Amino acid sequence: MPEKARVRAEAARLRALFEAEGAQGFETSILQPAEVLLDLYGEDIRARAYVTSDALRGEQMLRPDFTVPVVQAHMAYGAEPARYTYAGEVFRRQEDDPDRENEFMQVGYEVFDRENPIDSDAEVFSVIQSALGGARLRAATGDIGILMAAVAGLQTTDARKKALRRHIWHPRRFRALLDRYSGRSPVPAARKALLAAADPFAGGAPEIGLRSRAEVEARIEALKADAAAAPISEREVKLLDALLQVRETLPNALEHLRDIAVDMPAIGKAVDRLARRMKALEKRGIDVAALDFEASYGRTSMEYYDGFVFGFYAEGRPDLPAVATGGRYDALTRVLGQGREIPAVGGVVRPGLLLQLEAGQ
Ligand SMILES: N[C@@H](Cc1c[nH]c[nH+]1)C(=O)O
Repeated sequence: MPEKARVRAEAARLRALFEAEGAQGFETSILQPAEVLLDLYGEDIRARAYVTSDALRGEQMLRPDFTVPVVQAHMAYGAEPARYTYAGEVFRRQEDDPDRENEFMQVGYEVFDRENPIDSDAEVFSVIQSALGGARLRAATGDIGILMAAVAGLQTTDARKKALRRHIWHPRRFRALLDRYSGRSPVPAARKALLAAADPFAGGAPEIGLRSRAEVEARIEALKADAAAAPISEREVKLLDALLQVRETLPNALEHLRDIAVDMPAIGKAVDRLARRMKALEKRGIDVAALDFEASYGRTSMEYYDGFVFGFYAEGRPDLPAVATGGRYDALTRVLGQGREIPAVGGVVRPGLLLQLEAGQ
């Protein structure tokens, strides 16, 4: 790893590039209020944030990123449209891989602009790509909005759609739920017994859990309603599977998705947006014919993404995390906007990784 002073200098260089694109500097505290903000990141980051408590301020965390604080500040007092840049450390616990850093610099570029969100997607991608300079990187792109639209369009209960949507970011649990909802995997014996019991509370087991009796009853009711729901059809599951497996260059992926959309009209609008984004990227000089699109890309990162997602990876270095990542997070502005919202998209570069790659390490 390059020494910190060099990383800081590289961060300053990148930040100056983003300022030259018209972004204003943004600063935020290292300690952030965890109770208000932590849930917005989703499970992965929630498990990896360093949280501590403060008698006066309640739970505090070392900032896991800048996007959430930027959105909070913009929604509170930002003028529109706005472009922000920042450079600073973020902190994430690493439990499985001791070689991954738990504290690293990020330099970001964030766009809050309602004029032409598709073009803002392309702008952020191309500004980040040029900031990465000559490094040999592979770009991956995806679109969480297509997956959300696919789930929203399923012929099933709202409760099931809600559960599937929540687990878009947890591919294995998503799979398990889909298998259960479609009848591909059998109902577990314990669940069957619970639902068949005339009085599930009979049997004398002491009520020792954290949940109240009313909560347990409500859960059993929800499980009963779910058991009565018709299975999601094999046809829909196959279409969803086909969608999740799309992984090719952008123009081919688009064609493939258009085919799927014929049988799955719910994704039609999102696929149209993808087509317009491809044009916008092309207009900005991106070689879209060589750009990868993976429908499942972004399913394990920040849970606030709800549209375009992308990342840049060092070729031949699967051991390294992404050198740059980003995506669209419109819904996050709604959550923090107290009644207001604005289309927003951004990305970050990790200057430490960029230097490491340049040094051929
Ligand atoms: N905050 C994100 C990157 C990002 C910036 N803007 C949008 N996405 C991260 O730390 O992974």
